[in-house]
Amino acid sequence: MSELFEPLDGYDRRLLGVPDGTPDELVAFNVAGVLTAADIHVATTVGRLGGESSPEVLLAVALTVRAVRFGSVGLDLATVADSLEGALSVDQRGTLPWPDPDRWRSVVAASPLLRAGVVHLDTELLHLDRYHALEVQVCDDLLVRLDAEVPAPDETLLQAGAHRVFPGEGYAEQRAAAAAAVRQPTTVLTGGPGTGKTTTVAGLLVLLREQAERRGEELRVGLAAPTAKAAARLREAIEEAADQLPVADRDRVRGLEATTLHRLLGFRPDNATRFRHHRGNRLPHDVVLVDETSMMSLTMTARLLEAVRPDARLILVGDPDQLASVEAGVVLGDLVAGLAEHPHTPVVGLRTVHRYGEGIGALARALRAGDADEVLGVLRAGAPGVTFAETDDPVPALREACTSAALRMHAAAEAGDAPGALAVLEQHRLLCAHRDGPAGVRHWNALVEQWLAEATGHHGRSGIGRPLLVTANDYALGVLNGDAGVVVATPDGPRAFFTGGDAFAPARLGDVDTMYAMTIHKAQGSQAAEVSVLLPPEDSLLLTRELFYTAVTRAREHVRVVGTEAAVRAAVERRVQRASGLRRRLQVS
Ligand SMILES: Nc1ncnc2c1ncn2[C@@H]1O[C@H](COP(=O)(O)OP(=O)(O)OP(=O)(O)O)[C@@H](O)[C@H]1O
Repeated sequence: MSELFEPLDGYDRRLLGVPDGTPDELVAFNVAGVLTAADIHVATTVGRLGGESSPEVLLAVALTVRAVRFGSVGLDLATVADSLEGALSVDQRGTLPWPDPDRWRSVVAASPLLRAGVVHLDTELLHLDRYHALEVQVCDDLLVRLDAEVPAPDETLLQAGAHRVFPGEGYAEQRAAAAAAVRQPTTVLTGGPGTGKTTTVAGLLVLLREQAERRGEELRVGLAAPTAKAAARLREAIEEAADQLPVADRDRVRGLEATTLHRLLGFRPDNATRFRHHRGNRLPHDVVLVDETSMMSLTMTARLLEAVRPDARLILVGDPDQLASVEAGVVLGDLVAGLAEHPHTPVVGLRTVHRYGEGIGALARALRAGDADEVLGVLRAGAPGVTFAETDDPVPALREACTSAALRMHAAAEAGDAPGALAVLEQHRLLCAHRDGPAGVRHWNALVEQWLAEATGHHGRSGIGRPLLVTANDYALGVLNGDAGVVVATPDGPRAFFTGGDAFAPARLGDVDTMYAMTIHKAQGSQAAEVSVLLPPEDSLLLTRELFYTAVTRAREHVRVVGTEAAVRAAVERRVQRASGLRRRLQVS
């Protein structure tokens, strides 16, 4: 998503829908591609209903509506001009009629819209009522949970269990984290990739189940993640982690199902943001554990917190340095920063990396620290697991890796070897920041298709060997947004095979893309052995530290970064800017 829109032509609906009589100030922001007609429409309607006609206030409301579209929960009147001017083209800079920040704040503070509760001005941000209410609710529910009493564990049993499940010095960090989570009602378990979060979760579930057994109770466990793909991965990862546990403990975690947050909370076809479980009809589980919570929006967090029983344990797991949710909020980051100093802080961090060779781990660390020189140093050092193709011409750097993976997939698919073709999907992945343009997924999918055609001599479009990415849930077929598959030759004709064994005639699949390349956003929550990251030019506004970090950490064994020094520096230095009041609200409460 780019910060601004460029009107397609004079008939673009983002321009034409601006209501008659709109103040010139707002029209100027519309023509510059900052405010869409829809943003302005909401602001002028709210103004008309609430008795407000000041252009400055209407501008603030329209920019707040816009901010939510870009993932912020509210609008910072003091900084919005600076941050948006940076997104404008050079000839547009300095031409927009920004109000003076101090005057703006006082005009907004005196607005009848505030008195009417349509908007709120606190924690330095202007909030629409809906997001203000969500933020206050999340803060209140969390703070109540932090002070809640849970049955004290049997400490002797806990100590013995923790040393059995997490033996020796090598597991000390995880042992302490799991023991803390058994003692407290709410835990936020954070750590980068390979820091042993899943191992900790599996061991923690063993400890909780053992405690429940001692009390003669059943333990109902609900496992969830924000996306179907992440939920499937959580289930698999816990099964794998179970294999490492002492034999007698394995059955305590085996066979657990994981689901999406939407399904856990009880999806309602009549309402996209309300669920069957809520404050008046709580979830039945004694333990609710949510993975990949960096992707959890403010709205889902509010719905989750109101649905979990006050006496149930809530465990939120994630990596706060990754990209945040597609929808508004930066909840995990806010929880970590906002609750770090709380006397009953639920935040437990894992820092030791257990999986990676030094290369990827060092790169991830340098990125987290935001040290561009260090990032470049690691990239150029040629450490095992890291390759840097320092170039502004990515084709030679990527052609070999992409073509060889595509050829292997094609050969397996032609031979009818579905598991072999699917395995190639897990071996190499090309990640792009953009969908469109020369550094975008569409362009690179087409390029790889062309290279494959040149290499095989098959210019026909049989589709055999085409990797697929499902882009929308199809509950009838049982394929979910983010599922990956390959078209394989079978005696009955081409069939699209997915991990898990499902196979369909390709024509039955509705929303699918080719997946030689995929966006970094789509790749969040999945990994491959080797990942090639194509950095866009340094002036791309999508290029941020969070995006780069998320891309690099998708690699299990080898990451290849393709781009210029300027692009690497821009990526490290540009942060995702999301205004949110939750962090501050938690700090001052
Ligand atoms: N204390 C430890 N000592 C040695 N190896 C460990 C330890 N903890 C975990 N591992 C191993 O390190 C690898 C990564 O662990 P795990 O999958 O639990 O990490 P993770 O944080 O969940 O990773 P990701 O988020 O990337 O899935 C696994 O192979 C696991 O068996």
